[in-house]
Amino acid sequence: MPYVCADYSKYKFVNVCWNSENGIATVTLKRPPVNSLTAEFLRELSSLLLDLEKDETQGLIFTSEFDEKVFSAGLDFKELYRPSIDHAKEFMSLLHSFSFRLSCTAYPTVAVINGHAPAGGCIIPLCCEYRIGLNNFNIGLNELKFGILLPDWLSSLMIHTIGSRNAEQAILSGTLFSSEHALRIGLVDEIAPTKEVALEKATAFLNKAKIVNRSLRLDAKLHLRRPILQEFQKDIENELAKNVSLLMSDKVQQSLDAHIKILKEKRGN
Ligand SMILES: CCCCC/C=C\C/C=C\CC/C=C/CC(=O)SCCNC(=O)CCNC(=O)[C@H](O)C(C)(C)COP(=O)(O)OP(=O)(O)OC[C@H]1O[C@@H](n2cnc3c(N)ncnc32)[C@H](O)[C@@H]1OP(=O)(O)O
Repeated sequence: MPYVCADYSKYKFVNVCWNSENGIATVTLKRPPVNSLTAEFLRELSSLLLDLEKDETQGLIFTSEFDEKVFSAGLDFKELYRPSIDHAKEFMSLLHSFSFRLSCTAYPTVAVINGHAPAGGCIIPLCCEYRIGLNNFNIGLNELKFGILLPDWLSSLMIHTIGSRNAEQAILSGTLFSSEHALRIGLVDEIAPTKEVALEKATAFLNKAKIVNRSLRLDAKLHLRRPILQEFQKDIENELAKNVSLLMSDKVQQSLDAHIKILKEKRGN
């Protein structure tokens, strides 16, 4: 059985619960108020994946502390509004490297999506091998509605998950899907009535993975995911520069400004 070496209590934005009997780590995202992705959060998540790898984790479950509300609200609007060029570069690089790392972990991965997962909030679930949703949430890549062209690796993850035809329709229409609709198109693999049931289902998926030889399984995973991994590795410098200039563009910055105002008005502040 794996021996836990890392000090998981050092992490600020996640709670890691290690099951020493089965080697499964349940990682609860807890960056208030809505688990939006900042550079600091991404740095922490990347470092966590390395710790889990070193500890020979047998399986990883992601879920959110903000149960029945939000899994992740995507990229952090506030941090990405008028960032310095250095920060924009660092952010895009961290988003890319974390997503790549999560897409090719040696251990199997599941997302228990217990709340909304719009736009960048859908990235963690898409990088995972299996997705279990709860009812009454929205999930999808609606970036085109913000004037954001998806990086190729992200489109590729969506194609891998729901097939080219569904991905084309979903991305071009910028749809956020209800849980039931997400199940129909394969964006989630199962729906569970409660988080507890979802966690049981996630454990059952991870236990099935154990039957297979670990290194053989990793070879097969990397082979099956090759088209995605190639997109991640293709012309990285150019891809990151493209995303940075998109983020810094007037159009995207104006869109961020508008969304921040909408959220403020919603809260009446
Ligand atoms: C963003 C520019 C990217 C440029 C890209 C360039 C290249 C491409 C690279 C990557 C591709 C991937 C791109 C992804 C883009 C994104 O992810 S943009 C973010 C999209 N997310 C959303 O539109 C979600 C917006 N939020 C909501 O709909 C709701 O908040 C919610 C999540 C459904 C929760 O609703 P609820 O009623 O519970 O809470 P509130 O709305 O009252 O919010 C509470 C609190 O949280 C703050 N907040 C919400 N979302 C964000 C966010 N994304 N970033 C930062 N902060 C957020 C909100 O302002 C409230 O704050 P408070 O008033 O201070 O309490």
